[in-house]
Amino acid sequence: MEISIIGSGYVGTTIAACFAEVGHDVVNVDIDEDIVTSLNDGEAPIHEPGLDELVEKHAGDRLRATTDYDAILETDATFLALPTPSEDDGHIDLSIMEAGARSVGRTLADKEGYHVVVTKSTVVPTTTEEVIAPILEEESGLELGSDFDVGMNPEFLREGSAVADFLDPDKVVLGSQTDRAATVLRDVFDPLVEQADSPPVIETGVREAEMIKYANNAFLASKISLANDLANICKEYDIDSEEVLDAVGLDSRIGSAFLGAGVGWGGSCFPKDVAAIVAAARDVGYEAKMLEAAVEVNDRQPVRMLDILRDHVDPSGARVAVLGLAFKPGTDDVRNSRAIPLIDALLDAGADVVGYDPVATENMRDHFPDIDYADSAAEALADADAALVVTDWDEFAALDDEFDAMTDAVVVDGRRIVSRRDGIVYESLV
Ligand SMILES: NC(=O)C1=CN([C@@H]2O[C@H](COP(=O)(O)OP(=O)(O)OC[C@H]3O[C@@H](n4cnc5c(N)ncnc54)[C@H](O)[C@@H]3O)[C@@H](O)[C@H]2O)C=CC1
Ligand SMILES: O=C(O)[C@H]1O[C@H](OP(=O)(O)OP(=O)(O)OC[C@H]2O[C@@H](n3ccc(=O)[nH]c3=O)[C@H](O)[C@@H]2O)[C@H](O)[C@@H](O)[C@@H]1O
Repeated sequence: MEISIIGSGYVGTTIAACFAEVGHDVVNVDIDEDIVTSLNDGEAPIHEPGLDELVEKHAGDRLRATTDYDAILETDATFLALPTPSEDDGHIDLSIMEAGARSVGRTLADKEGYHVVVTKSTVVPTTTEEVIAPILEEESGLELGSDFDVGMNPEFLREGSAVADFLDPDKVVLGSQTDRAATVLRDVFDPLVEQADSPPVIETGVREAEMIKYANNAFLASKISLANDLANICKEYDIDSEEVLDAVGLDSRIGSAFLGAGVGWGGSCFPKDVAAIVAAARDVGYEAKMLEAAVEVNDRQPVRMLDILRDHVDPSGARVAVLGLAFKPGTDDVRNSRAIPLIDALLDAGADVVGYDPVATENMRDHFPDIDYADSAAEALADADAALVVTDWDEFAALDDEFDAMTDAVVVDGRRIVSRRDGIVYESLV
């Protein structure tokens, strides 16, 4: 099939390369010339394991990129993989999606034959039918339901394992309003489903597909917050939370994934998506209490971490090493990293902060240009009065003698990865 994808970021590039891998002809449309050039040169514009190889293999053949929206005219279906950030009050900001839909609509005015426009981005329920579809109709002059249809195909990949997640999904969700659109979506995904050992395919409505994505992310974020709430109780009783959560996770109704207690969830999606569905629910008259509590628990974890630090060290004037700046290991992404509220609070308290991360230092420099950055964990720890472990990078689990170079070896571990031993004042957050 001929597929066009609007937006070549984490999702757009990954799905383009993977669709090419399963046999489709794919064109990526992006407004960023550098991204387009990079893709056409066979280089992935983002770092994801396995992506470089796929882009190199298919670029110039089944995969190409352009800034010209006219490319979608030669395709059967267009996927919108554009950002859906948060407004200050948590509501979804649809301005980029609306601009993309306008450009697609204007282009489709010249389309001969049927076309399906599929929302890949995470959008609150009814967005595709009530925002995207009317823009497409207005700009193209075409009729929804006869000349073209809309669909919704939520994405569940994770940063750091995007290619593997997309090619071997737990499920595929195809939302459509008409049989004709459902058939096109099925044709797009059939080759992938076949090679992925037939994961469940959920054929559903458009707004149901939109809601499944939020329910998925809200559930995972809440599961972590619940683990954190329980782990905080364990801490007060001096009970080992890891033992408790490991045992709880063995119940097949619960499962051990995303029960990792610690300093909480960050990243480009959980925080914005939970905020967006809470705000959307409020707009339709529902107060999503559980999800609000999940956010509250998450916001409190960094505060608890500093309270524990204060039990041992007065942060004012103290040199504090922050180990881990990325929102999770395996990425240089610092968006909504838990290190951000921690560093903010440390600076407010008058601490002298030194940050270290194996790969995310340069990105964090944009947020905090004035703190010190070390080239290694050992350098960050040297002469520090305390260390906060924020990201669960494997290399932090291997630290040992490096703690001896600290002025006071006070270690507050937000991810439970450092080994306790004599000579370290070790405190786990949970
Ligand atoms: N990053 C992730 O791991 C996941 C993201 N999602 C969702 O997918 C959507 C896209 O997210 P990302 O890929 O992370 O975004 P991103 O920010 O990495 O990439 C977006 C791309 O769109 C391009 N763009 C912006 N305006 C454009 C326009 N008018 N026309 C053409 N291109 C334009 C940008 O230049 C950029 O390359 C969001 O709704 C996100 O919530 C869903 C699952 C996983
Ligand atoms: O919608 C999205 O964009 C994506 O959001 C998450 O993926 P991602 O943000 O890449 O990262 P995760 O691996 O889910 O981690 C998110 C945060 O939760 C934290 N986490 C994760 C697991 C855990 O047990 N404990 C925990 O604190 C991580 O440290 C990290 O800060 C979801 O896992 C994906 O399914 C989804 O597609």
